[in-house]
Amino acid sequence: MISIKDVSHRYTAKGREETVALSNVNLEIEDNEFVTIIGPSGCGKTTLMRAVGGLVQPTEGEITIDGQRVTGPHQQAAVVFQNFALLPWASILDNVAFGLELQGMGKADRIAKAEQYIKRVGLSGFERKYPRELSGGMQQRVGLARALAVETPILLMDEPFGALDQQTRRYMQEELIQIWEGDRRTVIFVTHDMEEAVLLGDKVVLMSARPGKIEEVIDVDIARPRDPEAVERSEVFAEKKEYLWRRLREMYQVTA
Ligand SMILES: Nc1ncnc2c1ncn2[C@@H]1O[C@H](COP(=O)(O)OP(=O)(O)OP(=O)(O)O)[C@@H](O)[C@H]1O
Repeated sequence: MISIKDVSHRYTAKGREETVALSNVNLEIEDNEFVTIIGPSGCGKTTLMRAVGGLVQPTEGEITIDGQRVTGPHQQAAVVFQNFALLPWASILDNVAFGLELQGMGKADRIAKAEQYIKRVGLSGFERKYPRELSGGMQQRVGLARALAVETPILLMDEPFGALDQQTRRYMQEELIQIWEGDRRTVIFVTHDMEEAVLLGDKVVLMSARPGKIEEVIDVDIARPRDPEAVERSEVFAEKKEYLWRRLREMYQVTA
């Protein structure tokens, strides 16, 4: 379980006013839960996710994973970035195997594991290609395979589909649901998209800006396995989306 207790974070840069990115955030995330985070730009979504990964040290409060306090980068989480963050000079196979090499895995094992995850994201046959030879959607599948391959219990996804066109994004959402339902991990998924938040999440965490805090945690009581098309036609999906939109609109009216 991930436990976020009274976490606040202030960024201080010389000669600049300090920014309160997070204020008194409390949240518990169960093992294998899929949590989406949504909120206005600058409300601290990325900061919260980075804090769980140990990449940001909160100025107050604490985060624990299975009771262990997070004090720096750790092996419990892998990250999928919006801009894919692939190594341009390395093949798809090497990109996916890279994290395994850092873990100290031997060559034959890491090639086998990388091939297994490349297959899982539907990219078999592209192992020897380079990132520039792939479309954006395919590059992000590589990013996903790389994060899955290290087999961490937690996946941190920071607007992973934000740079993709609408159809590709939709396709990737379907694939992610399928992959995750077959191979559950704890997922924290940051998004700007209300439909994406509801379609994917077991819970939607709604944050507000200035200072960044949690407004509400909304349970998405839609059964799994989820068939995205059926979900989108359902009443509960429409209700949750409408509710989120109303809450976000209220926030924009306050901050605009
Ligand atoms: N390294 C930093 N130094 C100073 N301020 C920062 C830094 N990183 C983020 N901030 C500020 O902290 C606040 C929260 O940023 P954060 O990126 O966590 O928000 P976000 O909700 O992910 O934003 P977005 O939706 O635009 O990606 C913002 O006001 C941002 O400008």
